[in-house]
Amino acid sequence: MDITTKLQLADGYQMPQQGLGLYKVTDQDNLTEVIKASWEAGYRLFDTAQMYKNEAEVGHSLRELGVPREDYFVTTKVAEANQGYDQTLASVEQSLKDLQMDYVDLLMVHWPLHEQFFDTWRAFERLQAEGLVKSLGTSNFGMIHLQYLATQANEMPVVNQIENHPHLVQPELRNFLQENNIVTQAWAPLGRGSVLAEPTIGSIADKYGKSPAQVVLRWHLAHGTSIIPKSVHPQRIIENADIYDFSLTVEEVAAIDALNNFTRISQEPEQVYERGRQYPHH
Ligand SMILES: NC(=O)C1=CN([C@@H]2O[C@H](COP(=O)(O)OP(=O)(O)OC[C@H]3O[C@@H](n4cnc5c(N)ncnc54)[C@H](OP(=O)(O)O)[C@@H]3O)[C@@H](O)[C@H]2O)C=CC1
Ligand SMILES: O=C(O)C(=O)[C@@H](O)[C@H](O)C(=O)CO
Repeated sequence: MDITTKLQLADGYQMPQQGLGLYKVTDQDNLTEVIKASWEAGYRLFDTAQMYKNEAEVGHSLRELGVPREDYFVTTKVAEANQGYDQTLASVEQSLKDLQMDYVDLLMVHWPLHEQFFDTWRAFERLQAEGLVKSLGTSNFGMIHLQYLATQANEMPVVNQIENHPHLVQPELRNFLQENNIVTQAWAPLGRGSVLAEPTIGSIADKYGKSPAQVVLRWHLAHGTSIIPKSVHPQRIIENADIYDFSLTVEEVAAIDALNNFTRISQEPEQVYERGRQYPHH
């Protein structure tokens, strides 16, 4: 296993297990340099979203690499405000224009917005049939949202990107995803830095001569999770990729699991779902 390791998706495509998160990364952070550093460190998956407002810069930076399109994997996500059938089609057309790409590898519904995700999903299935999107995914969907989606979807998501770190371990949801052939992808895999001072993580890091961030990323890999840590610092980008020369014991994995305190960095998906009731129907 190394940074080129790919996970098999239920639709037949493969996805690099590790990628680079791009939330809040813009040209002001030297995006082109960030992407170049990550490419050199072996990253092949790049995670953006309509909401990040950096798709044009991300597309430009990827083209600057001068490598064939099929050598990298791009994820984008349909924003809350763009959900609904026509809005999704129009917004993805705009994303592709901004990215200057013929297709995205993975398209996600960013948040589970009540009722509207059905229409959004119908648009996803059409975009896939038209070849504009290879794989379909969800983000921030809980079990209940996926079960509800299944009542109307022809195809289920192959990836669900969820908040997941040692303070929000979500074992039930992860198990449910695994049982349903949906890859768990962790957003904020480092808890946005909030978990790095945990003494348990620090002592494991000392044992292996690794950093706390490396130990946390390795913990995700032990669970088979896909990871997209974000950094704008080349040194950290390299550090976060240098996690394939050690592994944690079962006891160490369990000790990190035990740090779960149900702390969320962002919104509770169920609240977003409920908020969807207030949107006018499209
Ligand atoms: N689907 C969704 O709803 C969401 C998706 N995401 C996606 O997930 C990605 C990752 O999540 P994100 O919220 O960015 O949080 P992460 O858990 O990836 O943490 C990023 C933070 O940790 C710092 N950091 C990175 N590497 C190290 C290191 N080795 N040592 C110490 N600090 C480090 C970064 O600082 P610095 O950059 O200064 O190095 C930054 O402040 C996002 O970029 C985005 O692509 C995120 C949120 C929600
Ligand atoms: O980064 C994302 O994809 C998000 O959805 C974020 O906006 C997330 O909701 C967040 O962390 C806000 O602080």
